[in-house]
Amino acid sequence: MADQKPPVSFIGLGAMGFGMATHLVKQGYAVTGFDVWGPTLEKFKAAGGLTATTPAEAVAGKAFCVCMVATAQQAQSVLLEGPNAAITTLPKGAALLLSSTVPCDYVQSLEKSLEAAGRGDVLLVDSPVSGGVARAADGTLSIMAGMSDAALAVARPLLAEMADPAKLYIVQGGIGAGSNMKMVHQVLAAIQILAASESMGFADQLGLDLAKAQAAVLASDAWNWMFEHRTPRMLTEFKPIASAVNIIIKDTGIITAEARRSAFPTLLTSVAEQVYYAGIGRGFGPDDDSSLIRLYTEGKGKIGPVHGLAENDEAKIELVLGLLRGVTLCAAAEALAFADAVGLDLDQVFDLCINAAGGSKALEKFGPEIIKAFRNGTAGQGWAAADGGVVLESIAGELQAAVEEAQRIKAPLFLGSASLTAIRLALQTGTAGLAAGAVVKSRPTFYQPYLITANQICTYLVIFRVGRGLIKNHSMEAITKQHFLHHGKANAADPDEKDNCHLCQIRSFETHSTLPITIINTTRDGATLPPDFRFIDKSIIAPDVPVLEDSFRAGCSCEDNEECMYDTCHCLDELAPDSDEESDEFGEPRRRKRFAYHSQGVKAGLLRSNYLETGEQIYECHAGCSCSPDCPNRVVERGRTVPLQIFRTEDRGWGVRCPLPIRKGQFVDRYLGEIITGEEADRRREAAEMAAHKDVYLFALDKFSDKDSLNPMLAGSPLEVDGEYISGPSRFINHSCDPNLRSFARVGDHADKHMHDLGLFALRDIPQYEELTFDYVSKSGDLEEDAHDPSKRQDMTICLCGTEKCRGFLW
Ligand SMILES: C[S@@+](CC[C@H](N)C(=O)[O-])C[C@H]1O[C@@H](n2cnc3c(N)ncnc32)[C@H](O)[C@@H]1O
Repeated sequence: MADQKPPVSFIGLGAMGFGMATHLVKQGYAVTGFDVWGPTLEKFKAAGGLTATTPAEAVAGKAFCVCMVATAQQAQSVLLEGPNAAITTLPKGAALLLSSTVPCDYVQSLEKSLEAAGRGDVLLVDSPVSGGVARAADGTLSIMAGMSDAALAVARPLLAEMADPAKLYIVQGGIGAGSNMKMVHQVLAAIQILAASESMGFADQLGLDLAKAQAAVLASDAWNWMFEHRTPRMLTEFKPIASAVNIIIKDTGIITAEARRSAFPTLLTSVAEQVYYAGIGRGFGPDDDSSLIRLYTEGKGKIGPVHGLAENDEAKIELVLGLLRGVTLCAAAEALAFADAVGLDLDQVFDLCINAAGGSKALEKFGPEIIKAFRNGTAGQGWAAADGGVVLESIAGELQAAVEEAQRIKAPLFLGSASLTAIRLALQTGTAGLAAGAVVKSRPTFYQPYLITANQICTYLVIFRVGRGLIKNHSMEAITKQHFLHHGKANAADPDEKDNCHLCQIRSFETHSTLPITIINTTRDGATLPPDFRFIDKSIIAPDVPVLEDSFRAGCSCEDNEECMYDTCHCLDELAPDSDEESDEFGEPRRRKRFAYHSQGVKAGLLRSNYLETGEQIYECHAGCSCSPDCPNRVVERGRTVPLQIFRTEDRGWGVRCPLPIRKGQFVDRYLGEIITGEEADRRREAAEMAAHKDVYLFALDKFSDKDSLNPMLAGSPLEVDGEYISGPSRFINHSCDPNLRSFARVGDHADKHMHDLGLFALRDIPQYEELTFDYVSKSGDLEEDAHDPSKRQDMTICLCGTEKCRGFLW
């Protein structure tokens, strides 16, 4: 048996590594182990393993190496550093399975280091594990592995040997994706390990019998895996030590560092991390993490008599359950939102977490609706609870009761208070009946309170400086001050002034609480937005533009969103089918049509690459269709997807950027304005001092214009959108010869083709705060010719986009 299995080297024989390595020995592998701790090597020898005194000695001649050290620094040291590093003797083409929990960017950098060291032949596998010591020892771990196809072909049998067959997750995305998956799982672990201590500490402070409180939680919908596995050790003086505080604090550090790198808010994990630090400060680092209950009980009895309101055990247990329900719901939302932000497949994340140590009833119950909201692009908007579904307000109410009782008895609820804040943020719009899963809505709006606070601080500073005569000009700051001081009061401000206030205009938009538009000028030029400019959130149709009769209008009659992917959907009439004929459930023939957006997976809602490349028009389902508003073929219809900031550039007037990262293919915003006839547009061009200047704001809706069309609306001169004086934030987007956005014609009702939308989509991933740009010049040939003619050149406007591809001139 042994000679049929390849020899394996195993570096790192800590609690988990020892279990995994001895399991392989039991399965008949010749395993050579290395660890810096001598007694462990002796133990491994006694368990049938072979031992080596250096990593280089361990891996020599073995086609497989599993590395299970504790940290990225240790991995770097044993694999790459010094004369005894594994890399010096690892055979050509060997599979290297890094199973330690490390940051995604470390394992990606390891791949590069191997390349740079001339060891690109090594088949690296990014394969962190989860499941605890017992499952490591019996080969039933959850393993999340990202790697190349070549590495998968070689490493799969060994991975399968160590994993439960249903829990070996091959994560799409290559090296780094496995670590990201583990990181997201650890969001749940980090929060729920502490929540076990917090809830039992609260129970203790309430005077409950801990075994009774534990049993009530285990039988309830507040159940979570960590609670079930941590609380028994709270009743046996934190013994045996199964997982030390020092371990979870390492993983928590990886999560919060990656969150900072991705500019993602991890409210609960960050709070948990601080509590863990408080724990290690008291010397609890090497202790079992269940021992953190001591942080919650140490104050008991030290602050004189306290009086809670809960009168009996039943009422007290309800408070404990309310606390855990709120925290586990927020943990599920935080983990899934982070998974979405790092581009993981949410279905796979769900499947993994629900079956691993991150599992909870809250994730099981609310995870699917949160995932659906991300897929539809509605996660930031909130949604109503289904009939009989759990309403977020009720979870908030129970959690608030727990937080208030804890305040009365002076007991700390770190996670409970943070969760209540997250839920209150999500409920801020005041929408009644918001579904429990809609707590995820608080993720995008985390920025909002900070923005408001920052604005207020600025305002107070301005008031102070104006009061002292330090600000004299009519700057953006002074306008902000005017707005904050006078426009909030009923009847206080001159109605015209209020009507013309840009801040009042943008604050009146429905999306203001979730996707705010902000205006900022940090240059010294004191400029404000043009006073004659007005913000709108829908285009305005000029009175002389003929409006189509209702009898021409049509939408699809698809019974469900699934049907909108087939040629039976009228909205897709003008697209070619891309599959052979198939039959629906009634035997009716139909063919699949690929509409403009990805409909599922990590790219759901993003525009497909072929559209980004060709600029082809987009046909969407719309308000006149029978499919539901969350049909995946309604993206532009749902409106702007990101907050935007209009900022003053140093050299090109105002520009636009986004405080959040934008993904390739993501819809950003429409170009809005007054929709006017072609004749009116020409009249405005003539009246302008410089036609080319006016042209910048005029966009012809000519994507479907055709002089031979039978539709007079398409045969005549096209309508145009004028955004100079009335528009949305996209009117301030500057030109670049190497842009990050592109404009697309988007049609809803086919009867409206002459009045199509102009939707701006991201051509590539755009980091937060990078200026947004699109190419103003659709055909640059004439421009290049003119630039060679000195007489024309002198009247041309120089382009300041500053990119390597700059053509030199705007027009
Ligand atoms: C649609 S507006 C964009 C917003 C504008 N920056 C503002 O402050 O209102 C177009 C005008 O911005 C300026 N602009 C935009 N992109 C530019 C570029 N790449 N180089 C120079 N000027 C640019 C030009 O003055 C142009 O007429």
